[in-house]
Amino acid sequence: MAKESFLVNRIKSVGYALKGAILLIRTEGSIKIQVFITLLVTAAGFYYNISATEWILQILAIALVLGIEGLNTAVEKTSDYIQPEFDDKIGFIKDISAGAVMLVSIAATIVGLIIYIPKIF
Ligand SMILES: Nc1ncnc2c1ncn2[C@@H]1O[C@H](COP(=O)(O)OP(=O)(O)OP(=O)(O)O)[C@@H](O)[C@H]1O
Repeated sequence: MAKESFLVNRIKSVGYALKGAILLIRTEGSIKIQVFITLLVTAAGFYYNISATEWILQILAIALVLGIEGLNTAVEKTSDYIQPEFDDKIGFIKDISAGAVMLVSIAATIVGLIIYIPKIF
């Protein structure tokens, strides 16, 4: 079989990544809430006419939360696959992974408050 070109492989990788993002949004409860918040703050961004810098910070904050949530889901799925039984080490790994989501979520919330509190009040 002929070796596929670099370009074909890259296009396939983008396809797999897109499939993964859709799967994540369709199957994970927590990411659904985060996507809802994303839509809400995007609408707020237009409503309050936030600056280019504020858009950049908002987009980075959103991307960070969604990206880390995706990796957290991957850690949970991998953990469940390699150890379906209750296991303290798996619990530790999952807790750390969930902790990473919490840290970026707190930072993103603070960014949102800094942007919108002066505009709302
Ligand atoms: N196999 C396990 N062994 C030990 N503790 C576990 C195990 N599975 C889950 N836990 C504990 O339960 C917590 C929640 O794990 P779980 O995989 O259900 O994630 P979740 O936060 O409910 O994610 P989601 O709602 O996205 O499925 C973990 O952080 C961990 O403390």
